[in-house]
Amino acid sequence: MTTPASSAPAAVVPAATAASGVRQTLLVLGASGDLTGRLLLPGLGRLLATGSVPGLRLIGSGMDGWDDERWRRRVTDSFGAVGAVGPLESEVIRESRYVPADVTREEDLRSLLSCCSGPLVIFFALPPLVTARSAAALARIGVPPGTRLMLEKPFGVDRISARSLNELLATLVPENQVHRIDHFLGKSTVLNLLGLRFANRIFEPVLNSAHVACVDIVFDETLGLEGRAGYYDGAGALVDMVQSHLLQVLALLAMDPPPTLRSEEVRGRKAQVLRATRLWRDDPVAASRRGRYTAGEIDGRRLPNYADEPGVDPARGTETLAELAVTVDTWRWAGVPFRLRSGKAMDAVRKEAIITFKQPTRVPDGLTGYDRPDRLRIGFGPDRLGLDLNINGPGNPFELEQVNLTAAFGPGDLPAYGEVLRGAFEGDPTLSVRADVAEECWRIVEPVLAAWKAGAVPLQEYRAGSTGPADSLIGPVLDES
Ligand SMILES: NC(=O)C1=CN([C@@H]2O[C@H](COP(=O)(O)OP(=O)(O)OC[C@H]3O[C@@H](n4cnc5c(N)ncnc54)[C@H](OP(=O)(O)O)[C@@H]3O)[C@@H](O)[C@H]2O)C=CC1
Ligand SMILES: O=C1O[C@H](COP(=O)(O)O)[C@@H](O)[C@H](O)[C@H]1O
Repeated sequence: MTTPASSAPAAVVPAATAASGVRQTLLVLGASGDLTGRLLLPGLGRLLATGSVPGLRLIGSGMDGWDDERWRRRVTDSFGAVGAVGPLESEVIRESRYVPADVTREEDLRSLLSCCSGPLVIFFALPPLVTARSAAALARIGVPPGTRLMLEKPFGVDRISARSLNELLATLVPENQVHRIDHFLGKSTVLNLLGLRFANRIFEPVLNSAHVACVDIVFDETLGLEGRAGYYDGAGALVDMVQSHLLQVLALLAMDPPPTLRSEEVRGRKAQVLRATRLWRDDPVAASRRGRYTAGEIDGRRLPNYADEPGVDPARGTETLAELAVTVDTWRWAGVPFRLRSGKAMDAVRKEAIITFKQPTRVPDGLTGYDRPDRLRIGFGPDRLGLDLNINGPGNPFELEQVNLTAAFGPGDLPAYGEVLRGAFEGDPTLSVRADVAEECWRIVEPVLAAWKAGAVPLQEYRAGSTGPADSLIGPVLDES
């Protein structure tokens, strides 16, 4: 074990890889939760199926009184759902264990760590306050040398707690062993942004304030709360999605070209963008909207009022839809609004970044029908690229018509959680969030959280299965499409 918090961090031990053949342990804290079952285990299953993690011991832990059998069933179902049914995966399942524990208690953590062997990866699939308390308890007892920590978003619950957590983690392991997870960074479409932007001559010269009218990043889901009140009701849409995932997408869309894709270059460029990001007109009231769904129906599924969902405390006023307008105050982007939105229980899945270009300087007299701007669309599900252009339509050659050119992005080998797990198993931080960036993202949203807490922005209601509140920052623009 490393010595506890006050002493120097552990020496870096190389990550176990296929090449080293060392058998490592993945310890999942929060093993009975939604994230583990729905995203983490399927991602792990697919990663194992590639054969690049030859020996893995999997230990799940949570407060529920589960036993090994129940946990193995969960792992089997999750692996099976993604076709991860080979001998390697079966062996991992057969040998996996479930250890009930309150992961904020030192004694429980000690006995958990005693079940682990080889290089250790600890995945905190926990609500943020529980993660912080668990990390503090670990800092008191120490972890084996070389341990890598994977921490879910939201990282902390505000800027101060994010900084404290960073400081605490620095006493536990070196920074290159801390993987702050944002699974949007593992989505291949998001990564494809880099290829689209920097491996083509035609886009990059026009991605700036001279040519771009606005950038919208939208992640609307048809999912509702899905039984996650324990975490979600304390977070809400702004913290759950915008403060983390959507700001990461913004950083990739707005960053300057890195000379290489080495982690320090990419992470450095992203950090520059986020340091320059401020609320639109520095006005948290005008720059934000919030809403909460009421009862409704989506694809034949009836959703209750969010406020009536089990575990929800209506007095908290948790939003299920958040919108934010920011500006990236750099030479390239100053004055261009970036509008971010994420909503639950919406009428349709809408997951895309849309770059809307300014009008041409002058459309010649005699060409008619120009009424919509050009747009570049990057879809995050379905994963596709779209370009809306004005061309001469059929019939009258002087009449313009908008056409949509589309191309599918090639699917990645792995789902997002497979990608981020691979990063941690191989000790590559490219897809994880740097310590300062985790704090910077809180700096951007904190004035909005304060304005909402003070009641300065009304909590609007929208029916589940609708397009969201009428008073949207970005709705009308999207509706034109
Ligand atoms: N679900 C998702 O789609 C995604 C979630 N995330 C992130 O993952 C994290 C967890 O979210 P999610 O899985 O949805 O939340 P859940 O509420 O479904 O799961 C949280 C888990 O933590 C466990 N837990 C809470 N306190 C303790 C404790 N003291 N000791 C041991 N276990 C404890 C809970 O056990 P019990 O139920 O027994 O209390 C539960 O298994 C959040 O930070 C979220 O942002 C990130 C991406 C996607
Ligand atoms: O982090 C989260 O992401 C999911 C959406 O991600 P996806 O990969 O499942 O599309 C969101 O539903 C959840 O609320 C949030 O915690």
